[in-house]
Order: sequence, then C-alpha cells, then structure tokens
Amino acid sequence: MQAVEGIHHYFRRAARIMDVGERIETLLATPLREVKVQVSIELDTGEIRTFHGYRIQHDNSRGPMKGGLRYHPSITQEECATLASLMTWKTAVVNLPYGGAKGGIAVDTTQLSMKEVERLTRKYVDQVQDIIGPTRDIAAPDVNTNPQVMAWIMDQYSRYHGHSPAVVTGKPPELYGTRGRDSAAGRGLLYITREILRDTGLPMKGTRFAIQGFGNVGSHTAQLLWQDGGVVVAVSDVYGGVYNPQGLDIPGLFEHVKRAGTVTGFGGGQACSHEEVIASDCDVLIPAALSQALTRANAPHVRARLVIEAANGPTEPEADEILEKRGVLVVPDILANAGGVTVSYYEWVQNLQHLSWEEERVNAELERTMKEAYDRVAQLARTRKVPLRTAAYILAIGRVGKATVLRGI
Ligand SMILES: NC(=O)C1=CN([C@@H]2O[C@H](COP(=O)(O)OP(=O)(O)OC[C@H]3O[C@@H](n4cnc5c(N)ncnc54)[C@H](OP(=O)(O)O)[C@@H]3O)[C@@H](O)[C@H]2O)C=CC1
Ligand SMILES: O=C(O)CCC(=O)C(=O)O
Repeated sequence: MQAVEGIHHYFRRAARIMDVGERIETLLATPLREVKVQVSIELDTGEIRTFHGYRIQHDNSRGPMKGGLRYHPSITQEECATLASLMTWKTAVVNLPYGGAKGGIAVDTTQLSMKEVERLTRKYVDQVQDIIGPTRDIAAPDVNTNPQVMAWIMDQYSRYHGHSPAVVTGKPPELYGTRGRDSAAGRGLLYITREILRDTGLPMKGTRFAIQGFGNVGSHTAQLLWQDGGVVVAVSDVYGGVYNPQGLDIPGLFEHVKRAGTVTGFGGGQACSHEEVIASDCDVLIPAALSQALTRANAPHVRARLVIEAANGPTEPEADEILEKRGVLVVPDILANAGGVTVSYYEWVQNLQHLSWEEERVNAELERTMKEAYDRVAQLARTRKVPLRTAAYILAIGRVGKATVLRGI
C-alpha cells in the first residue's frame, strides 16, 4: 500500500469510529486547493532545467494553513496532498490555530549548487506567492530544506508583498527565526518520549534507542535523548547505518558527521544496513527519515517495545497491524513530531508581535503543549480502548470537524 493510501486509511478508520458520516468524511479528506507549478531555472552552466513544484492546501477551518516544503526527487502531488492532510490533523492534535498544507519540488538538490538551489527556491515563490501569506499559508522546513531556504522564501515573498517575516517559519535566528526551532521536532519528541516511557514503566536512563535518519529531526533527537540518559545504539542515514550495543558516543558521532557528511564510517561502532537498524536489539525504534520505513516485510523483525514516529507516515497500515498484534506500542507522527510545527507557531507569533523570546521560554511552552497533547491522546486511547494513533485522529477530527461546522460549510 502506498504512503498516500496509508494515511487516508488511518483517517478513515478514526472517522468511522466517530461515525462522522460519508459526506463529512469526504469533505474533511479533500484538499481545499492543489497547485502544481513549473519551476524553470538557468543552471550555472547556462543550461535551462525545468522542475515540478507543488503546494497543497488541505484545510483552513482552524486558521491559516501550515506545513513544510520538501525538496526530493520522488515527491509527487499525491504525496504532498497526503502530507498536507497530515499537517491538518497534527496542528489540531497540539491545538494550534492552524490548518494544514505541504509543498515540495521534485528535485535532487545534491546535483545543484547553492546558487542553483537559491534560484529554484525564488522561482518557486514567484509561482506560489499569490496563494501563500502570513494569514493564508505559511511554509517551513522539511526534508532537504533548511533555514537558508526559508530566508530566501521570506526575501522573495517580501519583494511582492512588502516586509513579511511571518510568511515562513524556520528562518535563521539572525533573520526573524525563533530560538529553538532547529531542534524543536527532536525536543518535542523527547518530551513525548519521557511521557510514554513513564507510562510504560521504562526509565530514560539506560533505555536503548535506534534511530533511522540523521538529518534535522534524527540528529537532534539522538543528541537530546543521549543528554537525557538514553543509550543510542544505532543510527542511519541514506548511505547506511552504524551500531554499537554499548551505545554510540554521540558527541564523537557528531564530529564524524561534520567531517565525513555521513554517519557511515564512524569508528565508534560497527557498520550495519538500513534493515539491521530497523531490526536492531533496542527498546525504542525511532524512524526519522522518509515515509514507509516500516512495512509488512520488516515489521515482524522489529525488536523494540516502542516505535515513536519522528518521520511523517513511516508506518504502513499492514506494519501497524503487525506491530499492534505483537504488542509493540506505536506513538503516531501527528503527536510525536508535532514539536516542529509548535515552535513554528511560536516563531509566527513572535514575528506578528515584533518580539523575540528567550530559548527557555520556547522550550517551556513546547513542553507544556506536548504534555497536554499527550495527556489528551493517552486518555482518549484509554477511554475509547483504541491505539494511540486512532485516539490522536479522533481528537484531531473532532476539533477540525467542530470548527468546520461552526464556520458553516
Ligand atoms: N524538519 C522538521 O521540522 C520536521 C520534519 N518532520 C519529518 O521528519 C522526517 C525527517 O525530516 P528532516 O530531519 O527535516 O529531514 P532532513 O533532510 O534534515 O534529514 C533526512 C534524513 O533522512 C536520511 N534518509 C533519507 N533516506 C533514508 C533512508 N532510506 N534510510 C535512512 N535514512 C535516510 C537522510 O540521509 P542523508 O543525510 O544521508 O541524505 C537524512 O539523514 C521527514 O519525514 C519529515 O517530514 C516532521 C516534523 C518536523
Ligand atoms: O514547522 C512547520 O510549520 C511544519 C513542519 C512540518 O512540515 C511537519 O511537521 O511535518
């Protein structure tokens, strides 16, 4: 089953338990707007190259639409639409006054120079500037985009509409970005991990984590869990993985990645494959790369007691079922990785109010928001006797559905 269908499956399962009816189900599942644009740039060689860009706006009943921008060769309009819907449910789970959106460009940025990525980003903004905006749709980083890309988005949009820092979040702190956004998704995941470990009776100290993906989310997650007493036994990136049953030296690994650009070849552990990371002997598995990491083929081999979804859509429904039957508890993406968009919200609030918060305040607000969301989801899971994922969707669909009805269809 495709990632796209998988996420719709989770939505439909919860909507049917709630008995929202077929018409409301269709309304909530259908994006408000899907935009596909041509993004043509001149390469450094003078050659013209054309890429496809997307921005999908899923729902705005609870506020302006919000979601990241992904640069990846395999991104499609359908995948963007699914990820946009995931943003609607995620912002609702953490009760932010936002809807959901997602965008992307089908491009392999490893083949482009920085100047070319800048031209690509600015051209994309030229093509979507009339449908985004601080009160309409606010972009943010996702796979292969970063604070520099966000700065170009802000600059290009401002050329059309005047100074507009609030059109995008995840900007560099020197240019209206908030303190704490870079590590926010990992930090939010840390707060959720503390809660779930407490509920399952595992202490943080000594608990063994395996993390797939060592980008923004995966690397901050590894560092924060390690600082909190966790033992990170395996990590991987696109080139492969590294494993040490005694725990990887995380500061040493960071040094290595800075030099080598990959976790592979790190001397503090043994090389392992992607699948060996998934099946590694650990207590908690954290997929923090792309969707569909956990499939019906590898789910039977997962040895962790807990899966905490840092990536969006990493677990196929068949894998989800297998994990549930095997008693592996899954903390869903729309709760576990919501720290990123939560701190994006704080950045937007600061931009609108011309304020700059201290990092302590950002982290304290994030902790409160994540704990509150966890409590609501865990309580719903207990009372409804459903998995955490279904409970999170029930909470989100309830909030979005109510806002939709109150506003009037
Ligand atoms: N950035 C954010 O604020 C948020 C991101 N997310 C989600 O988290 C996930 C990761 O995003 P982010 O960290 O921002 O992205 P990055 O681009 O920063 O990092 C992605 C990481 O995944 C690795 N990777 C890619 N393919 C594979 C693979 N097949 N096996 C193992 N590792 C792989 C990459 O390796 P390499 O470096 O070698 O290319 C890189 O380490 C995505 O699903 C994203 O949607 C969710 C919430 C917020
Ligand atoms: O920070 C944001 O606005 C959204 C981040 C994102 O794309 C995500 O949570 O998947």
